[in-house]
Amino acid sequence: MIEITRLTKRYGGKPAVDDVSFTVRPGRVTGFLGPNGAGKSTTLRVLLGLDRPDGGTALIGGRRYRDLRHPLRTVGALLDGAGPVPERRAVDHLTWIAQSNRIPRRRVHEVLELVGLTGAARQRVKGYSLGMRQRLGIAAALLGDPEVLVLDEPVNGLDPEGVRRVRDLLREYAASGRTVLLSSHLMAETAETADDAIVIARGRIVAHGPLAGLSAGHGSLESAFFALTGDREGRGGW
Ligand SMILES: Nc1ncnc2c1ncn2[C@@H]1O[C@H](COP(=O)(O)OP(=O)(O)OP(=O)(O)O)[C@@H](O)[C@H]1O
Repeated sequence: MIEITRLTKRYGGKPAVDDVSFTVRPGRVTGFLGPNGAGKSTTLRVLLGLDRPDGGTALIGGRRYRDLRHPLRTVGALLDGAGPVPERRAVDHLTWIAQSNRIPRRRVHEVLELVGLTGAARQRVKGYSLGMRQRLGIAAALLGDPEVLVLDEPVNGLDPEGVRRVRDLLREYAASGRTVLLSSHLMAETAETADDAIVIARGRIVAHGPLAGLSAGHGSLESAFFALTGDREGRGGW
């Protein structure tokens, strides 16, 4: 369970996230949707203890990230920009994370298999394609077999087979009673994966609920999102 309560984060006096509250329930995939610059990454960074809020709280299983006893075994995360050392082999990268978090070595091979990288495990990361790097990031997030998964744009750079694979994985993960939150600015793609959606625009939550219900009265999911975000021309990069 993720609980965000009255969260505010300002940069240079300007609110990036403004009095945001929502909960993310276990057993479901929840999409965190909004145009570029809406405040998704800022919210996730605060949730993962990478940024301090100016107000409010962001809790994982009732605790702030920094108060978690076994962070990697509680929450697995994929965030933009947090990549492995390019010279390192994928298997060594994961083994290093596993060892520093008391995760058994066999789990490294399990997660490589889960994301379809077993055959490329001994390659250096610098030779990986964007999609392979993305899958390696997801493998790292899965290492601790965490109760909560937080993924920023997880299908970015993946080909259709990769998208399907990640989608199946996330759905299975949620079906086993875990909490899955994934951010995206691609609504159609998220609609294929998510049960619930939280829509953010200009730092404020504009809708929250089962995805199916959000398009009611709008004709299509696409027009619902443009209406909700006030971005009918798609300027925000939808
Ligand atoms: N470190 C920072 N310093 C200054 N402004 C920032 C910083 N991080 C984010 N912002 C600003 O906060 C706002 C929200 O940005 P954020 O990255 O959270 O949006 P986002 O919804 O994740 O967008 P995207 O889909 O493009 O990743 C934007 O106006 C952005 O310019």
